[in-house]
Amino acid sequence: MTNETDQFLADVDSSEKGARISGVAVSDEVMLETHDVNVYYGDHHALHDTSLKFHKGEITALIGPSGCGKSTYLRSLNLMNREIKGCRVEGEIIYQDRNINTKTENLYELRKSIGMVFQQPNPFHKSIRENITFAPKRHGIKDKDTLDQMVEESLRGAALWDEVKDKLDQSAFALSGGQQQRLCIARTLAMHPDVILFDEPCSALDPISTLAIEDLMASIVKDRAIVIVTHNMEQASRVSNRTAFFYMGDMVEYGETNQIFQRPKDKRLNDYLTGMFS
Ligand SMILES: Nc1ncnc2c1ncn2[C@@H]1O[C@H](COP(=O)(O)OP(=O)(O)OP(=O)(O)O)[C@@H](O)[C@H]1O
Repeated sequence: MTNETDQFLADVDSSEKGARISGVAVSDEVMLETHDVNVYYGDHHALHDTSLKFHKGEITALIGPSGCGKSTYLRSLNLMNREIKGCRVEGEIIYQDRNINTKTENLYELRKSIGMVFQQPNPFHKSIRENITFAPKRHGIKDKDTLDQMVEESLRGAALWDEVKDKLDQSAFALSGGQQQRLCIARTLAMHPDVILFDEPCSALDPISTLAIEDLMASIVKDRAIVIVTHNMEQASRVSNRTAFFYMGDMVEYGETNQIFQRPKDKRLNDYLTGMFS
């Protein structure tokens, strides 16, 4: 790492990171929950009887070794697995007091409320501005002032406004990887989601961009629930309030992040945290 990076990390350590309330639960209000969710890819039973609750104002980390079902579970939360041929999701996913795991659920509307940010930044091949306005326009918003306001609010919310305000009509692909990821978060924020699902959002990013995304998550979680899949144990313990550990398709242990990392109950979790397998 460069001296500049070290300095940045030190600055973040002494300022923004201190503002994060991680490691412990902060809320009883449930935004989304699942009851006995099972996921099958054809005959392969990839996820077993998973029940979890996601709380307003909290970040929940999903951890576990490769192939244990973290992303499969995450994708079930906004019915994204429907896009995968041969994939079947059973069980209840409760959002706003109703089970959304039904054939009649309006996926387009649902994903406004339960947004998703992927591993690789995936901006549209459009300008920075159009990345934000694309979905609102499809929802019928045409007024230029309203759209301009949405662009500014979303980019400010994603801590990107100051960096891009003078080049809103340039291609999103002119941005760095970290900026593209923040643009994708801004695009999601424009829909005012109640829940945001993050699937390894920093794995393609450098340490500075990673910390920027972590700080961003902390700043936008207040009015919503965030769920993050991460392989990075330090990241999980830095950012999350609660953690769920998955192993071979089972959700094995769930609790406040401090308990999970400092006093794991299940031997498999303890072995995982001590690096006996990865
Ligand atoms: N599209 C798919 N088609 C068939 N099987 C799949 C598909 N996606 C995942 N699986 C299988 O489901 C199981 C769980 O995979 P999943 O990607 O959810 O695990 P993960 O914990 O997120 O892994 P990783 O950390 O490597 O991303 C694995 O056995 C995997 O091979």
